[in-house]
Amino acid sequence: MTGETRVFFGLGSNMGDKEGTLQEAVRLLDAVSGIQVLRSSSLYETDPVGYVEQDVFYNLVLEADVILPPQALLEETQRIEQQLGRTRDIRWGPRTVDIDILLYGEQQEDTEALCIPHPRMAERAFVLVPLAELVPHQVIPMPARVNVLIEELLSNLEHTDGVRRSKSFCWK
Ligand SMILES: Nc1ncnc2c1ncn2[C@@H]1O[C@H](COP(=O)(O)OP(=O)(O)OP(=O)(O)O)[C@@H](O)[C@H]1O
Ligand SMILES: Nc1nc2c(c(=O)[nH]1)N=C(CO)CN2
Repeated sequence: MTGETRVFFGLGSNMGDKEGTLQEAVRLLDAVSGIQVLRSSSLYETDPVGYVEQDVFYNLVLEADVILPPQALLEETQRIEQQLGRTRDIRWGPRTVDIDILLYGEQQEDTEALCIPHPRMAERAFVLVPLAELVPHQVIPMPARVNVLIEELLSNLEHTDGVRRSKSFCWK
């Protein structure tokens, strides 16, 4: 692809066949014209954050090259969430699959429909641990703050023990 932007996605699942659904989600993302998945982090088993009365999650982070603009990319990720049976019932509640756009190159977006970098990623160990596995030395453009390294954000977290590496993640 030419004119591509390096994008990082955060994926999570805590209903049904979690690993199988994540594999399908990655395959569907890679099948979109304009998205080329390059690498995946390991698969992590993670304790639920926010709404805690729910099953443990599987989380991972993907690195991809993308030629779609951010809004069109969000439409694709939401279409895949729908296709895999995602419903929106409880905020931060159980889901077959969640696909967040964490980083889109160095670009920042700040609308309700799309906020990049993802507004809650800096406080989420289930995002930072797998992201740091891929690109610990990458800088994140943070609104109203100096740019910061992913490994620094991770070292600022009080706890990461709710995020446990399960195994390598094979999706091809
Ligand atoms: N970077 C982003 N990636 C994905 N969705 C985003 C992003 N920024 C804003 N949104 C918006 O957030 C809305 C809610 O998304 P969703 O239902 O997946 O939230 P959630 O997964 O429950 O919570 P959280 O946003 O804290 O992860 C989406 O409809 C989307 O328009
Ligand atoms: N462990 C974990 N907890 C969560 C997750 C998630 O992916 N993993 N997603 C949420 C909403 O996006 C809320 N809480």
